[in-house]
Amino acid sequence: MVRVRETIDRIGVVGAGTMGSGIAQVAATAGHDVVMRDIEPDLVERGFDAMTDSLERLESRDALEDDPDVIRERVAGTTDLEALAECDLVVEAVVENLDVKRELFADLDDLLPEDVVLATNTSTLSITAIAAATEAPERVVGIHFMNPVAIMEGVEIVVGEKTDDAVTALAHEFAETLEKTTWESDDKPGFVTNRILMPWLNEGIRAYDEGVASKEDIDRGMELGTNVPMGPLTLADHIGLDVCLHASETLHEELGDRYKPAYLLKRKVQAGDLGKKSGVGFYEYE
Ligand SMILES: NC(=O)c1ccc[n+]([C@@H]2O[C@H](COP(=O)([O-])OP(=O)(O)OC[C@H]3O[C@@H](n4cnc5c(N)ncnc54)[C@H](O)[C@@H]3O)[C@@H](O)[C@H]2O)c1
Repeated sequence: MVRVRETIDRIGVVGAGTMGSGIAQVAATAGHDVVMRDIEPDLVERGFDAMTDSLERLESRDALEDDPDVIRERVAGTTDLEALAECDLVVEAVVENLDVKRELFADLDDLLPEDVVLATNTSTLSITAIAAATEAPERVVGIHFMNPVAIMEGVEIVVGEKTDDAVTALAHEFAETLEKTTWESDDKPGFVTNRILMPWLNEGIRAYDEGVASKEDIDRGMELGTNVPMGPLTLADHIGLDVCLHASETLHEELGDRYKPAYLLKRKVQAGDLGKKSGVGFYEYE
């Protein structure tokens, strides 16, 4: 068993995008000091803006114990990787690209003492392949937060080929300190969630493209008929059609034809209709 730190105070978050800013926010809300790093100052600022918006929304619903300003002040923004050197645990949430993540993990491995756990928030990439870029793959684990991080209760802990049991246990404990509930997956493509979600989304898109029902009826049918909170076309729009396509392509490559992305998903992404974030996906947004 590797030795991991008993006390986890300071959290490093690499990437200040949708997920990184959310992870920094929930860690700070739980009382941790956080260092959030992106590659450009304006990207760090964008992360703080997203955090401020989310904290204000939570505050207006009386969902915060501390003042939003107090929570925000627990987070230090930086573009300097070395600023993470004093962290007790680091969560990576940079772009979903294996080469970028491997290069970053090699740098984190050099920078951080060996009792610091290095976690990745990847949705579909192999934890084992990311860990192999380090000298100590036993300290690398998947902590897969869901979007939006502040709202979603679940966190998937993903165990790589060489992840040590003490590291897996610490990942569960850390997520629980953020008031999340965890489950565990082996490091197989898509883990539990995306392996099952992506074919479901693609089948919803195909059903629409093949004229089985209107998009509204497909969504309503799945909501009322199977008790899910959002039908596949609405959920795909929320996730981002480009994100869905990228995840489906990775799974298709690893698991074969049953994961083939729907034709209409590709065409929508080619047309620049990426869902809620671009204003148009299967539906239109204000
Ligand atoms: N968006 C989702 O719904 C979702 C859900 C679960 C997991 N994920 C995973 O989380 C990760 C991040 O996704 P996102 O949606 O937040 O992406 P995003 O594009 O919003 O943010 C990624 C950020 O990483 C930054 N970045 C790139 N290289 C960097 C580096 N070397 N150091 C520091 N920052 C760097 C980019 O500048 C960008 O700000 C991906 O692995 C993704 O698969 C995403």
